[in-house]
Amino acid sequence: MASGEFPSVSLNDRGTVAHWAGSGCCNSGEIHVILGPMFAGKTTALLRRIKIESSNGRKVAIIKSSKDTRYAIDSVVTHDGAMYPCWALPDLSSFRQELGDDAYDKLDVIGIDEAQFFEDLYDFCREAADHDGKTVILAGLDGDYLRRRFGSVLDVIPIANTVMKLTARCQLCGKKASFTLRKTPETETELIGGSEIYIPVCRQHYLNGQTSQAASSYGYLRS
Ligand SMILES: Nc1ncnc2c1ncn2[C@@H]1O[C@H](COP(=O)(O)OP(=O)(O)O)[C@@H](O)[C@H]1O
Ligand SMILES: Cc1cn([C@H]2C[C@H](O)[C@@H](COP(=O)(O)O)O2)c(=O)[nH]c1=O
Repeated sequence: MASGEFPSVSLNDRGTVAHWAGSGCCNSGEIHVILGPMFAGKTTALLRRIKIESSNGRKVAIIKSSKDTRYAIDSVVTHDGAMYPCWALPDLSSFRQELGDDAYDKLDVIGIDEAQFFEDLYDFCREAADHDGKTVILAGLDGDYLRRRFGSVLDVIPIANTVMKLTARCQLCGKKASFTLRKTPETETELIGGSEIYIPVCRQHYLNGQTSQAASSYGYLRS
């Protein structure tokens, strides 16, 4: 199986193998989760999968959080400039209404980028896959800059068909990077930005970075 493809079989609720090839067999939906730190290629992977689904004749739509205004308002944009038109919404529950019932019913595949910003992620994914038979592919940060769970991305894992955690390159040594380090002193969880605020790092450089940040803020408080 080529990377970026999903397995073509899954177990049905009797434990036997049910084949699917994107044909909507048994109206069974699916959920696929793409995780990782910033700059790991999550949006790139999401776009690749959406384009494959679209070229297979399936009707697709992508949603991103309207909080993410970094590169474009109505497009999903990767850090290296690839773009795809999308619905920029404050929450997922407004998607069906914005799109209209008819268009929603005809949709086969829903992509969600910046999934960590949607509070209603779990309910939306479960309803779309279990009830409406949609294939949902979501990309998001599993952890924030302090490596705490981010939003409800991790809550979706028990209802997902597949989960993939990508890595970036550590900006400080070139090894695989699984974490995101914030370079600036802000402490709010949600802080929209790119390489001016964040770098991808390996475990060692994450720990070094946290230590040096703590030391500098201690120095700042004392001065
Ligand atoms: N430190 C970095 N700063 C800016 N761009 C980067 C950095 N590291 C990797 N990239 C670029 O970002 C691309 C991945 O972008 P994207 O798919 O938007 O990642 P993600 O959605 O995981 O943040 C990589 O293919 C690479 O070209
Ligand atoms: C680590 C971290 C990130 N964010 C923000 C910064 C960006 O706007 C997005 C992540 O975008 P990407 O497509 O994964 O590069 O999330 C945040 O708000 N808080 C954090 O701790």
